[in-house]
Amino acid sequence: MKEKNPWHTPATIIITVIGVIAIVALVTVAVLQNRPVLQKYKYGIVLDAGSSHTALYIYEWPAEKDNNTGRVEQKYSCKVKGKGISSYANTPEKAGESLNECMQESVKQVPKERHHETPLYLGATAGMRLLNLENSLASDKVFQAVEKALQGFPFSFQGARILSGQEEGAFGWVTVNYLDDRLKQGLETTGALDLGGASTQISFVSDNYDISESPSNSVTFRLYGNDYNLYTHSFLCYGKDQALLMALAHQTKSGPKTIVDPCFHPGYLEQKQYSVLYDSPCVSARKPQNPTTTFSHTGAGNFTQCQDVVKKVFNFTSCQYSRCSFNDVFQPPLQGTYGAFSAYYFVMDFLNLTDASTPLETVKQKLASYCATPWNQIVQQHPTIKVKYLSEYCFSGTYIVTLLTEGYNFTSESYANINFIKEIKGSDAGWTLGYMLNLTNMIPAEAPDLPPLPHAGYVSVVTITALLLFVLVILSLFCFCPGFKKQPHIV
Ligand SMILES: Nc1ncnc2c1ncn2[C@@H]1O[C@H](COP(=O)(O)OP(=O)(O)O)[C@@H](O)[C@H]1O
Ligand SMILES: [Ca+2]
Repeated sequence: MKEKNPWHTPATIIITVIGVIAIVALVTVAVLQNRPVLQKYKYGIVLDAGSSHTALYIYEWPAEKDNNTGRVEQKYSCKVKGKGISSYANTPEKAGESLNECMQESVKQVPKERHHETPLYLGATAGMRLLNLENSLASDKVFQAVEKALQGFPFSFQGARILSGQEEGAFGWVTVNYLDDRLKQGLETTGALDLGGASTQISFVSDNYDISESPSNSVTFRLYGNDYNLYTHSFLCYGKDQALLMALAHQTKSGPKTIVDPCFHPGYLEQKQYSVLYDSPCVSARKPQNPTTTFSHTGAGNFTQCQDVVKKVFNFTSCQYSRCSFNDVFQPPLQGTYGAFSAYYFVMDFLNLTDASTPLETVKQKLASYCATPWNQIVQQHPTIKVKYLSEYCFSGTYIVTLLTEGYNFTSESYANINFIKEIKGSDAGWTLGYMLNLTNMIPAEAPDLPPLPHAGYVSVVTITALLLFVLVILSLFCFCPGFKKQPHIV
């Protein structure tokens, strides 16, 4: 007689089918119930009114997570046509008008139902700081015009203001460390180096920073349950455009008709106006007695001599602290890695010098050979690049190397810790994201309460438990129900 397989009884088949259905139902419920509801996003807009130009950034984050774990990302950026708002000192309404195009585009980029709750900020940096020093009435008028223009859009306008140098430095530091996920995870932070046209910022955490030595350089944060004591300093006038004016002013003290500038390429020749050169609080004190109205600016293309010219814009002699960078400004010992962005990146990227593995000596050699290249050759090789930028890369590269080494005291060794970056994970490095995160309280002081298990872990545990229960039921049926036991073999 053929032996009957006990597993093929109707009872076992029914139990198996019910068991499988139960498991599928259980896992489906676990997956669906615990899946985040369809993502809805919130938005924030920040205008970076820099000295050379204004840029608009739209940030986006999942609606339910804005207070803790959600990642804020850059969704869109727009470069405002024309110069920075500080250049409209004589025609303030035009400063407002200049923003219209990018603002109209933002209206399309942000879903309509979110418009009214989307915060809109404008922060101005060193260009407006200088205008405010020079002519505060003119800077107030520019702000009035800009505010009027921004109030005309359907967003929740939160005001336009000048950021302090500390804010600019500290929010740049927050941005790079937030995007790198260093803050939430409590990892060692990275320093931030920002080079603009009219000012430059250095910000880093140094374990050897005694706040009492220079309290004005200290910014303290408590973020995700960790305390940070940040050193930050902003050097007004030491952005690359103002530094160039200061370097030119040094070379034209006696009011000559022609200067031979080692920071410009051999064969470069341009007529420049003294009035433009001295039209800045950064250089006015050096105005020569009887300057001719124009001078011929010619190039000699010599990196070493250019470094000597650049060094003259720094004061390395006075320091009332235990240690200084320059101009009698305290700076604690450098520590860790650094992200260098904005003009640091634009210049070093053009010069092909962003690779972190390039030694400082090689950087200097490459700069020396670039500066020595005749101007006509440079123009031929780069037909698409704006001539103004093109003529200044030799100066800017030399200025960057000198600022980093002579100014901030980076050595051949520590230079390798600098990463020249434009963006991190799709969001631009700069102060704007940190500024918005701060103003919207999006980085909590304390670590958020995370769910005990992530979604995938939750689904796995439910699935495994369901399977184990099913096996247990089958085994107990097999052990304790006589009908399930194998029948004795009948001979
Ligand atoms: N493609 C580029 N090549 C060289 N320099 C650039 C490029 N794009 C922007 N820059 C420079 O980057 C700097 C940006 O400074 P900006 O943010 O406007 O000023 P600040 O931060 O001092 O208010 C300016 O000097 C500008 O000329
Ligand atoms: Ca800037």
